[in-house]
Amino acid sequence: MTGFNLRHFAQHGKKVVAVGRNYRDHCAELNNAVPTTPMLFMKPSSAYLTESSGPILIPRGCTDLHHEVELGVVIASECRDVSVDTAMSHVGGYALALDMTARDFQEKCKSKGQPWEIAKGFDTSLPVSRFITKEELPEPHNVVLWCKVNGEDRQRGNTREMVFNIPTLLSYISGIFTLQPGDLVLTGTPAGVGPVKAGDLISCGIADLLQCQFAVAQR
Ligand SMILES: O=C([O-])CC(=O)C(=O)O
Ligand SMILES: [Mg+2]
Repeated sequence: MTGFNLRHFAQHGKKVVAVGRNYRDHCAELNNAVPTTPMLFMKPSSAYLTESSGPILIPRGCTDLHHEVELGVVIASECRDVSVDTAMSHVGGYALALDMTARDFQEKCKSKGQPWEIAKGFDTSLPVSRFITKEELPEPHNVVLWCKVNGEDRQRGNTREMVFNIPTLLSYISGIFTLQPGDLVLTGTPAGVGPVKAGDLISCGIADLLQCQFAVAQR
């Protein structure tokens, strides 16, 4: 789609629908069952962080902030009740994203049966790369996502391992939430999630197509 770029998604007012537990090896590492329908949650648009806009900030009181590297799908045109067959025509491009997660907050929420937003939606919890065009990523279901902390390998997974692929996710999500141009869908993280602390440097990438770096600091 010509003229479609980062401006259309990393801006206020666009929603972010995230998919949890979409890689079997990540479900296993956190002792979670593999879902039989996509598991959805939302992140607010205030959570966005771009590479030039400062560090990831550890929320006050959090002692276990985790990185989760994910492929983000940027929506180009309104989708509501789209079929699996037509879903990809609504994709404008992609972005690499980190679904930063306060794991200690999340565990507390889970044990109390409460929603997760404080663990997943805090300010700076959504670092994103530049916008990636569809032409740059012709095979979104066969690319390696990786994440390192201070140069040490943490995550490496191939998007072909997704439990629910992108068209299946978009069809399911658009039956619940109308997806609008600029919305972002996070497709879940592969195994290897782990803690970061103030002073760490997270680097993440898509194979050798793209890489980005985010510093971590205390809020
Ligand atoms: O917090 C979790 O484990 C769920 C999630 O976001 C993911 O699987 O990407
Ligand atoms: Mg995630």
